[in-house]
Amino acid sequence: MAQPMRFMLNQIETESYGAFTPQILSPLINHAIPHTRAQISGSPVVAVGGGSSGRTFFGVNVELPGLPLDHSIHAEQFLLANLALHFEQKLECIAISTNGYYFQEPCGHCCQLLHKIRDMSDTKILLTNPTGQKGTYMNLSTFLPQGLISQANVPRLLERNFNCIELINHSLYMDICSYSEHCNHLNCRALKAATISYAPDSKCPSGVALIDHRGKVYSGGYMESVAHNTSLGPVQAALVDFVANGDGQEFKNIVEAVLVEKKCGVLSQEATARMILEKIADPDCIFRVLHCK
Ligand SMILES: O=c1ccn([C@H]2C[C@H](O)[C@@H](CO)O2)c(=O)[nH]1
Ligand SMILES: [Zn+2]
Repeated sequence: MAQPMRFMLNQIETESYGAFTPQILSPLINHAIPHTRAQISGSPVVAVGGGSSGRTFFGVNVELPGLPLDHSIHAEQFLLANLALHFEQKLECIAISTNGYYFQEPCGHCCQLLHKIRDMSDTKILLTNPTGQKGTYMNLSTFLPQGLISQANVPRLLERNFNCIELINHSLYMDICSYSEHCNHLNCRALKAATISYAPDSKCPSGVALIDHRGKVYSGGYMESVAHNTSLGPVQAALVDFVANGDGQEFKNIVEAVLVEKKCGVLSQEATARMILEKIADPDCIFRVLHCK
């Protein structure tokens, strides 16, 4: 049984660890490796990020049992969704490792997604020589010197962003609270996740909320990449919350899910969300879609 894992360390804990070096990160990464879910590829990956608030965040790769690997959550994507869960807007440094010894750059897909964060070109990426432990830092711009960015005047990924959406037939959903920060209703959490999701190009925000058999709720919002195929879907974003805060439970313990998205958007997450949940959640999992405008 893996030791319990905390996917966020507060500022005091972060300071007590000290500098962002391979030697200091190595035991933290080794602690996180059993929490990766890489049963298909057999390749665990851990990402660690130092947020500008002084907190440390972790990401692990998550493969979805029985589904093609392109539905997997990369450790870097997990890290980004984890930052979003904690309203962290910027990264000072990032490190990615499969073994706590060798530190590598983010994959090409994730470079594109990371590039969506403001000032990401100043973020230090920790790297080691494959045969040694000596760390060096490089900037994202080394790997992506002139990466594509969408329009200049839209918020960047992780920035406070508020999609003005409203449920259609609002009155039918008795348990939609007028906007509440801490409400734990499944519908409200999915709506809130969609409200703060990131869809600058498609303008199709979406959010998913999941509930486990004990009644705990998890949620996450869509994160659109400029290289669109590498976007993080709303189910995956909610699964990040489930893996980070669900005490290591299996996906089979998910018993109900709600997706909020536009009724007539240029894209829909519904079919993909249904397909993923049918594969990984409780076979009797209830899946509902609430449409917004
Ligand atoms: O930068 C990378 C590259 C791959 N993976 C994951 C995806 C898959 O689960 C496994 C094998 O590719 O590693 C990451 O998490 N980050
Ligand atoms: Zn990646």
